[in-house]
Amino acid sequence: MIAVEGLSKSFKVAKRSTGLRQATKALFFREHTTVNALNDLSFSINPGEIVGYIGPNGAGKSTTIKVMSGILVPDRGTCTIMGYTPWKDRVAYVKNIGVVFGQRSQLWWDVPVIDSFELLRDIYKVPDKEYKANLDLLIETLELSTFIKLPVRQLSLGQRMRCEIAASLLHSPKILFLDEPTIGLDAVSKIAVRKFIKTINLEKDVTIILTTHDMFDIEALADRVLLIGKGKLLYDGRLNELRSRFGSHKTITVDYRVMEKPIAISGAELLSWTPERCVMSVDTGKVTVSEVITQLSNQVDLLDVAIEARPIEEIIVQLYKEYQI
Ligand SMILES: Nc1ncnc2c1ncn2[C@@H]1O[C@H](COP(=O)(O)OP(=O)(O)OP(=O)(O)O)[C@@H](O)[C@H]1O
Repeated sequence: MIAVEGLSKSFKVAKRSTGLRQATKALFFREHTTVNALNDLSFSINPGEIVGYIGPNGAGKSTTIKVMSGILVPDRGTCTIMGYTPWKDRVAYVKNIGVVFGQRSQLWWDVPVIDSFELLRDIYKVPDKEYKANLDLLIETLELSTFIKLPVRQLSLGQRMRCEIAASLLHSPKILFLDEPTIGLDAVSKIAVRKFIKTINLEKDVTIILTTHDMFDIEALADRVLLIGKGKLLYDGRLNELRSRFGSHKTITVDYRVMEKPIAISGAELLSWTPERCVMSVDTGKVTVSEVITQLSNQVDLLDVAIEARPIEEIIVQLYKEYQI
């Protein structure tokens, strides 16, 4: 459904100088540097997948989404989505995709949300019956009814984001690009948005490319993860594979009767220590949890032990470290 091959995109950025002398010089002679936002990027995505597109700040995620949605033209490479080249066949192509940029709005700020929806219906030429059915479903599932007649500027971030997602789906797209759809949302709204994304994927078979820094989004939604750094694809695989590759670490929290000196457990890294509690990270590939508990019970009077798998956030940090990005 989506085939990206050798995509490269660079930006020419003017160097900014400080000081009056340099600023005066810059009036006549401006120096530029080149930022390689995408560097020979290739991947493919099958129909019906939810793919988590992750990477640190500045990795090139938004640039990829902009190229895939036809907003940016790459310097080199090809991108074929449902048979279209996004930046060449824009008019026909955009009918098949929905795009949500969490940091930017596609709605008209001063008009009621429902008016924005109707404008979008006209732009995409959505047949009346289809528009009505989609609108009813979106109002119900995203719970828009109490604020759909308000202008966008009066909405809270969570309300606006739900409207943005609805706006991107009014024309029944087959592919949805979501760039940080849960940014700034409270816990309840995040869960509601995640649930909705999962539902449209399952029930409407919408293929979803999700860019986010929230690893709970990835964990809740994406089976497959594409990791990019410095414009290059660094990892393409199942989330579970990542877990088994880096997830051999467990965090063990131990409560014990007051103990004045820090305990030392071979094979475990002490993350924090107080006279009553310590937290340690254990690589279970090197030392088993039961060995650690035996060592602990020889040194302290144990009150409670909690063992947790390494959170996905830490696994991703480890991955970023491994790839030096
Ligand atoms: N219009 C532009 N002009 C100049 N440089 C740009 C432009 N857009 C992006 N860049 C640069 O390209 C690189 C990739 O940016 P991009 O926005 O794609 O990263 P990102 O992975 O989405 O980052 P973030 O997680 O911070 O949103 C960055 O170094 C950025 O400064």
